[in-house]
Amino acid sequence: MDTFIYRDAQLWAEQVALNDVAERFGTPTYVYSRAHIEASYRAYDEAFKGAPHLVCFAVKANSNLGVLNLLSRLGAGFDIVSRGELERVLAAGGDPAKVVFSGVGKSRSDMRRALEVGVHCFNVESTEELERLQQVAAELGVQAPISLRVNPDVDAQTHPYISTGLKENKFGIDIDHAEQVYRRAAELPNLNILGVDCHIGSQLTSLEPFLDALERLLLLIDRLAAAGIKLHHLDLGGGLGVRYRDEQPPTPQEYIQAVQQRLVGRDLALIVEPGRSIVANAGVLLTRVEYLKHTEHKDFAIVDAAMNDLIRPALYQSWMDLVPVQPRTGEARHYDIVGPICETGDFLAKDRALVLAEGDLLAVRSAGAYGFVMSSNYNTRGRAAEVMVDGDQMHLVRRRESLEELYASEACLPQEG
Ligand SMILES: Cc1ncc(COP(=O)(O)O)c(C=O)c1O
Ligand SMILES: N[C@@H](CCCC[NH3+])C(=O)O
Repeated sequence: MDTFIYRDAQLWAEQVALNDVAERFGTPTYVYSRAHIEASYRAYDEAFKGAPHLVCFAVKANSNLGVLNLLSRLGAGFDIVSRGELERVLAAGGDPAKVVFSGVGKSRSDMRRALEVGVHCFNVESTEELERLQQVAAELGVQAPISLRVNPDVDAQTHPYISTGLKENKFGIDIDHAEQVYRRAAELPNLNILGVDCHIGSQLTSLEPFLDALERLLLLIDRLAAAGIKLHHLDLGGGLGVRYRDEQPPTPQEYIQAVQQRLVGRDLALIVEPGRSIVANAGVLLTRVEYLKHTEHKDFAIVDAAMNDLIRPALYQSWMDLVPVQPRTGEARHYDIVGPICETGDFLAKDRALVLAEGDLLAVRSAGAYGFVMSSNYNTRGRAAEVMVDGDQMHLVRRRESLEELYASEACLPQEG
């Protein structure tokens, strides 16, 4: 098995051998499939069956310029949470008029830049942000398009760190106060109310929490209509889960259909902000075994990727599938797959039955989302390379960070005397 490895075999379309990628670009390296990203995006786009919509890819899931450029050429919009993400979208050829700007901490300069380039909508997360946006828009003499991100108090039934729609979370405006905040927004001369938004969490594996949140938003939309505030779009955020192990999340088509059924008869465009479900299973992290270390208690495979490259197992105790690129025959041992970083939390997988030898190439599956983007330079390790495979071609979409780059922007103290 030396070809590209995916979770969803039906989307498999690439013919590049992972061994060749590792040979050419070294390890650790993230490898993405163009065909898979395209198919996942189209699954969303086509699910709307021509109804007014915008699929805004959540840039935080994978912000590689090659990935963003591919998506923008397919017609995607983008959900951003920082000025940096906005600049990436622009550099990748994305259309600012299809950008929604989320996030609880937008600075004045974030706002100015987004207004200058003309984003589609600001997802406003507090009354304080609303007032600040009014000021900044007035200074520029423009109208800021807005929706309010409401917090519907719905349990997304996911890991607490990635659950965002509960009252105790920092996100959005309490749905019980939303009407009042909309009334205030309607009074502000430089704000243009477009819609309503929510995002209740990530890696959701059932439809119920989405539909629950939707019902609550529809009640709010009706109350606002009665108060003379008409909304044009409904943004349900991202959050649809993927299969890492044996989860069976709904498909984008099932999800969109279920939502559309509840919107029948309403004149509302639908926006979604999927991240993980477009890129997670389009990527693997390639890593090589440096050492096999056998102790009395455990067998360790020490590999050249670490928690700085992929933090999901350490941070959320996430189970990530991990497979040898060229499986061996023989008696399996139960390995903890660990990196070179000086932390006990530095592991990619635990207790996996594998037949391994030093130098073997491993692929961590489902690593296309929240992989490279969450990487760091901890232990002064350069960041991994990123490669996009396309049919029988491989393109380096980010080169490996050199060791010189790691300290190039720092300075020693001046010498005394
Ligand atoms: C506001 C917002 N939109 C979209 C997303 C994308 O979520 P996911 O990758 O789960 O689809 C997130 C992250 O959870 C988010 O915070
Ligand atoms: N980083 C998280 C997802 C965060 C979602 C951000 N709103 C993960 O790897 O699962």
